[in-house]
Amino acid sequence: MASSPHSLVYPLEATRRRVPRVLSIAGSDPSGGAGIQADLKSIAAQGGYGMAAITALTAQNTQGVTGVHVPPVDFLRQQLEAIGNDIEVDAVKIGMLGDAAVIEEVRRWLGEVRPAVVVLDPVMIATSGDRLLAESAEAALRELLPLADLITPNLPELAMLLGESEAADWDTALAQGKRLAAACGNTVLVKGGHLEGPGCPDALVNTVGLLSQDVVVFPGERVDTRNSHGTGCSLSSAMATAKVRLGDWESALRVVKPWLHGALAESAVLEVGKGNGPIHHFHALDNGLQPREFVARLWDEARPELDAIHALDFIKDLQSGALGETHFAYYLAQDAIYLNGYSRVLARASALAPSEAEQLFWARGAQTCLEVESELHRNWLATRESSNKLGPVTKAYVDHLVAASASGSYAVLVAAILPCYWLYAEVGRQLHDGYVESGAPEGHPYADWLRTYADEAFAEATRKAIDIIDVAAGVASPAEREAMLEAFIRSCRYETAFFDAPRVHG
Ligand SMILES: Nc1ncnc2c1ncn2[C@@H]1O[C@H](COP(=O)(O)OP(=O)(O)OP(=O)(O)O)[C@@H](O)[C@H]1O
Ligand SMILES: Cc1ncc(CO)c(N)n1
Repeated sequence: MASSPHSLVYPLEATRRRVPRVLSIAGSDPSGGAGIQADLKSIAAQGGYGMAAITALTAQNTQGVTGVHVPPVDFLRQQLEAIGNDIEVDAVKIGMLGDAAVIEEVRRWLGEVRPAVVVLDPVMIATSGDRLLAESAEAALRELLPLADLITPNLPELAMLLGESEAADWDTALAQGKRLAAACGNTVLVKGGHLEGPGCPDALVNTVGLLSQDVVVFPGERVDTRNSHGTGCSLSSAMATAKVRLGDWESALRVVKPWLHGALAESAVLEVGKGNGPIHHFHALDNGLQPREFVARLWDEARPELDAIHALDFIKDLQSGALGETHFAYYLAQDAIYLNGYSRVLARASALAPSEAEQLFWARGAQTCLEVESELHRNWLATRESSNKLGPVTKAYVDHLVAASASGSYAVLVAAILPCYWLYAEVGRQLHDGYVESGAPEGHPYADWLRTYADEAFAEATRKAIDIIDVAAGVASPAEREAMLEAFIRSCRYETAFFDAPRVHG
């Protein structure tokens, strides 16, 4: 049998769009939680391109609606024509309509320009109890229902559209959903937001076979929050967007429901208003890290290493002056070798840096390392007996840093780099403080060396490096952050081993 391209099991022509162009025809909520403001955020959060034709202006906040202004309906027509004359609309979400004239205009528009996906949220009364649709327009709204593909009433709206009383339990709600779907010939999203109890289910209901079953239930946990302002608006516009991307309502709700759950669960961070606050549409962009939180975690890891360093004979003897000259010379020689490798690693960080300021910071660090290396040779090693052979700890430490610089992750590299600044600065500060507290004795054999630790420029560079790592962690993925932590801890251990190396290998 000859096969025509139309009989392909998998249609090759693109029926889905990567970035759906989604129009919201709805009212404005200046407080940003509901209406077109919520729609635009939801559409964007679902990967769409949002547009908005405004039916009505409300004056409202998280506590209630204080005013509604419906502009002349001609101007709604002008907005819709401006969009229609220029832009292809993949999906439309219809929200607050205000009055019968607006409904009539939208009905006319739907007859002319029928986007492939039409979601109707039959907004009548706001969460606060304020009317958003004139009572006289309820019949007109009922007549608009069959023009939608998906209707998303809450329980009071569902009851009102059917002329029944509000469902008090889920089974009654589903039965009502079936009656509405049968009457309108489309799919109804029955929402459990207004139910009592720990669960918050939703269901897709369609009795004419457009779903895998008449009723597809999506169970869900109820989030314990009063920040539910605009959940209905957000759900309907997210569904319109996800339908275009994913192809069917079930797939769309499978993605949208967990997203909405997260937006409710994370709503407290927004701190918007005194009443029923908005949901956090972009919660997935927020990694939950407060400024300084990541570096505080790093410091928790570094603290035991700092204690271990201060317990080393090398450090105690350097402080007291009892340190053997051979061990000091071994340390200086290894430090010079280390600084050369470290400089190259800093240069790599400079090359990977996301901004010119950070590029310059690491480049300056790389230069300073070479200057200090040269200074060590000129002033400290020239007069001492020491080997310039690469020691095992120095090699392992530099190898670790080079591996981090080859990881491809700037964040991981700078986390590996940090302990050499941070631990060294802390050890140096304590050694210098100890020296000053003991009266800065001129006769101390390491007085000149201990004085080098009082370098404010190095302390300042350390603070800057810590800031850079904190910001890098803020934009890193969870897996990358774990790798940062691991690279940091490893470098801390090498810092300790480095101070102990003169005793073990010197
Ligand atoms: N506390 C909650 N926890 C989890 N999901 C919720 C909660 N409240 C509402 N939802 C979900 O939010 C969506 C909207 O449900 P709801 O029945 O509250 O609609 P609505 O009354 O139209 O919303 P709005 O508050 O914007 O008027 C549904 O998917 C519902 O399951
Ligand atoms: C503009 C507008 N549309 C819809 C709702 C329903 O939440 C609201 N509160 N405000």
